[in-house]
Amino acid sequence: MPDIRVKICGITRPEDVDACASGGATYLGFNFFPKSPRYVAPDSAAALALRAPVGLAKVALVVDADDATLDEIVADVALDMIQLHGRESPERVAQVRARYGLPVMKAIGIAEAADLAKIDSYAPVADQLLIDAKPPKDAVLPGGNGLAFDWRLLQGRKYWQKPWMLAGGLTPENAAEAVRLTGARQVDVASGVESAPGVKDAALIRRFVAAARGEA
Ligand SMILES: O=C(O)c1ccccc1N[C@@H]1O[C@H](COP(=O)(O)O)[C@@H](O)[C@H]1O
Repeated sequence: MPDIRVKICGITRPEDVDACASGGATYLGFNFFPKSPRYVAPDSAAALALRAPVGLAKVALVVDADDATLDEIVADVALDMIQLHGRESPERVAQVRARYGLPVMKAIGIAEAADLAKIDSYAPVADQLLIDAKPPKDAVLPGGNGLAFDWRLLQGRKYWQKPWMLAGGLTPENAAEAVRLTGARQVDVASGVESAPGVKDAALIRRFVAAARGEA
């Protein structure tokens, strides 16, 4: 099994940072979407980011954020990447990338084969692609719903112009199967490593990383 990179998204406490570091995660996600149970204010995220050891990349997740919101986040928090998880257009992805000089990962919701075309429209402008389940129509959150899509949709389409991560409903129980079926080299999880919404669990983080890497 190749080395699989793992992103743990929705870090809110110092002990979560430590659990990600000791558990072998590659990326930490800070969620700046106010409606999320995983929301952190920029000043709290700034302190959490400073706690992360070198080599653990810090990602800011935002949803249709305007420049003023992003300006504050980027000024406060030492970041390695911005994750756009809303309805941002390819033009907005390019703007954010140019304005902040940081790599941008664009989330794309997948429910059926027709949705895969969106990946091709964002690949030229994003640095990374996050292939997630499309949220239900009435969902409050555009991600973080613990919902998986049919991973077989990615079979035979493992390669895009840019590196990509698999997300959506991943857990310690299904991570190995998801990696096997899709060929993903990177995975992202939020709710699947929590004991309650917004509360990360160190043992679940450890189990998730090991399962994704085929070590469980
Ligand atoms: O986690 C959230 O609360 C969230 C809110 C708004 C947009 C995206 C969000 N999370 C992202 O969605 C994926 C999948 O989440 P889950 O594992 O299915 O719970 C997560 O990895 C985040 O990148």
